[in-house]
Amino acid sequence: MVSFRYGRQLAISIGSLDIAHDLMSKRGAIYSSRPRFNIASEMTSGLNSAIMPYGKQWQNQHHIMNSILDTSAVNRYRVLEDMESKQTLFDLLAASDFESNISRYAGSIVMTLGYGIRLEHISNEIPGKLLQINANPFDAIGNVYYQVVELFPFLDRLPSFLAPWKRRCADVERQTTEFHMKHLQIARSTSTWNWVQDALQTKAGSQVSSKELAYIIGTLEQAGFEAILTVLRLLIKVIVLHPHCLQEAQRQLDQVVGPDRLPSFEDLPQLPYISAMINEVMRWQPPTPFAIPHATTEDDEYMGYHIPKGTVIIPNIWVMSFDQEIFPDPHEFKPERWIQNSKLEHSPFGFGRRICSGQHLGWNSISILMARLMWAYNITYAYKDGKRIDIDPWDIKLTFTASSRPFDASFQVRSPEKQGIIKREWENVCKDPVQILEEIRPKKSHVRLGVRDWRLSVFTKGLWCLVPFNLRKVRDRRPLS
Ligand code: HEM
Repeated sequence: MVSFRYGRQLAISIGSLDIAHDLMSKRGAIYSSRPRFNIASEMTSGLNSAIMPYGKQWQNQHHIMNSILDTSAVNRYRVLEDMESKQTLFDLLAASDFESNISRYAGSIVMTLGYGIRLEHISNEIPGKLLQINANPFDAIGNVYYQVVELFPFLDRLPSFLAPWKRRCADVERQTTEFHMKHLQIARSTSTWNWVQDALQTKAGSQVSSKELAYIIGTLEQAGFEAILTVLRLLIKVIVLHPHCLQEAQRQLDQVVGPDRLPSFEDLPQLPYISAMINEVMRWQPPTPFAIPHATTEDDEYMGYHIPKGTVIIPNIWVMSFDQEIFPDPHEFKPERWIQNSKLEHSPFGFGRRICSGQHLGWNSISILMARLMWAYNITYAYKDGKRIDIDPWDIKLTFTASSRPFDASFQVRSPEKQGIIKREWENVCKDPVQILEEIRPKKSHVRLGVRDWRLSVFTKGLWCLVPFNLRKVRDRRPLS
């Protein structure tokens, strides 16, 4: 733990996984707020749940997000990931540019689920727009110029003509709101299932304003798209840099799946090397090296130290990931470490009540595409005019997140038979988003009846009377989230 001050603000950087869990998970009631992010918050109308302080509004938003991103919901999304990964394999047969294909994949998954808007072509402008609206608050959090306003909040009270950042914030806020509202209207106007429609069926979702709902789903689009894309890009980079990892993954894929069919979700538990690669890549170059800082809402005492209310807590995932004791040769990319020691732990998705809402969707979308890509393709350095195009492993853009800058790679299908399977699978899969979303729509027995059905409410209250009094007290003390 290292404490420091910037201006009058006390911050503690935590470089130990155990301490991070002790504070942010076990003492989640105190450590789950966010620091003040004036600029980023103004850019998002104060409605982006990822940077919102802990409180009723966050709990309400979190409730809506959880119901569409819990494991049972995410398992229903496999049908979409199946189709989108088949398109990506197919499109790569003809493409030299993998970046726009993985962007389309990540964007299409979140846009189809969120609004029923499928991105059929790599030329679709939505991935670019998502990157652009993400960059504004991310850059603001990481930008020194804006940090001055964060350090001296009185500056934010200056009139606009003396405070040029206010115009910028207003501009970004208008563009972001327009972007999210446009898609919200599209999602609302259809009878097909999507996240917006799902949220509107819940009590929490039906009570928020249109603008707030647009930001709840919009935040998922922004965060989900960029995180999935960043990890996929990073995996492709390490495959090129470490060809023996691809060979090992292919050895396992050939053994478990064989040459005659694509890997499926059911195969994934038998493919531990692929999980190990994903874990290792998120350890070696964490996509969010400092997670999103937390903040305390009460005074606390830990290991003899006084931690006052309002302290900024920075989970230093980067330091945790390079702990020599836990990860020997930490700078080496070694997926094997996760296989040799099945108890190895890290926390790329953050901590406690603020842990990433989209972790299951992210993991599934990444795993199935990577399993299929490595089954189908050899991925190597690209060449130009007979010369190898080198990749700098540490060429990353570090703002609030850390993402690899674009690089080249070459994809070669592993055999004519595999090429045939890729074409056949793509021809035969259902591509109609309406049909896919209808398949995803929760079946009657899954629908959360508790919402407005008074008969169910009377029934559950009746059952509640049967629970012994001392157990009821335990439930009443449980945190709200
Ligand atoms: C795939 C890799 C992903 C990684 C590595 C990742 C990482 C993280 C991290 C480190 C945090 C901060 C947690 C904390 O404050 O302790 C976070 C928050 C968040 N993530 Fe992710 N994420 C990923 C995917 C996704 C996806 C797919 C979605 C949405 C579909 C998503 C939505 C969010 C949201 C809404 C938050 C804010 C949670 C809150 O403040 O309550 N993430 N993520």
